[in-house]
Amino acid sequence: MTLLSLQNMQTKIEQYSVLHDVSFDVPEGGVFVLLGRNGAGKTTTLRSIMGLWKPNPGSVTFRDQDITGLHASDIAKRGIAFVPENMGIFGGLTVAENMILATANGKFDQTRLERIYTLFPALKKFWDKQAGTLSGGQKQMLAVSRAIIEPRELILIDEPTKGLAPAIVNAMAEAFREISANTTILLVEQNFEFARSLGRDMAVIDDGRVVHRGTMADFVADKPLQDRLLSLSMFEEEAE
Ligand SMILES: Nc1ncnc2c1ncn2[C@@H]1O[C@H](COP(=O)(O)OP(=O)(O)OP(=O)(O)O)[C@@H](O)[C@H]1O
Repeated sequence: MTLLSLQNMQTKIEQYSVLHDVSFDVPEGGVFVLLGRNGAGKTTTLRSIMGLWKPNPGSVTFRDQDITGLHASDIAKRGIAFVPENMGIFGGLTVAENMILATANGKFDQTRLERIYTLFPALKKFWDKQAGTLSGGQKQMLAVSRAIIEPRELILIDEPTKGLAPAIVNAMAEAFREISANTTILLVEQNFEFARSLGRDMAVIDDGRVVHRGTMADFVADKPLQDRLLSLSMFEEEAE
């Protein structure tokens, strides 16, 4: 069943046309991956879904209801959370305070909190520590935890592994697998290894247009297609 549907979304930022034609369907359950080169329009797509940019024309449909152009807080109330690339946490507040601010009424659902402690034990350990003093990986864990402290149906996550050490990336993959058993994740990633280990369905965006849609398994099997759309082998050569 389709959870989120984007139809011919076009988004301008000031006078610049950034998205020219973005259409794809995110099925309910699991991880849907949105790939693309730097500047392709991935973040703009997430922000357009979340009501932070207004697509025009084009539509965003969530559970068969048109949510195009609604205010971000109304979209959040419908069960969509956004973890931006800069994580959106408050560095001067403690982990606990950051979490409290992410609740709907200032109270924790104890069962959800226990689940978060199990997913990310570091957060329990550093509960009273200032969020700004956490490591990059711990900050990302806090950002994801803030998104799931209330019941959600869909979480939009923008490049969560950027700058993280491989061991933390593995822990993050494990946590995302767990979370996606109950909550659909729309993941924007540049780390192809991470993305392919999680994604079931995927799309590629290039210059503000969706240029490929399909299953991750088919995409992984098609090296020339990956090369053409993401220039992956170029990165591999650079890394050698
Ligand atoms: N606030 C803004 N004002 C003007 N142009 C912007 C703004 N934000 C993004 N853009 C432009 O829109 C295009 C798409 O940006 P976007 O951040 O969506 O790409 P992205 O695929 O997420 O890239 P990255 O992987 O580098 O984060 C880029 O050319 C970018 O320069």
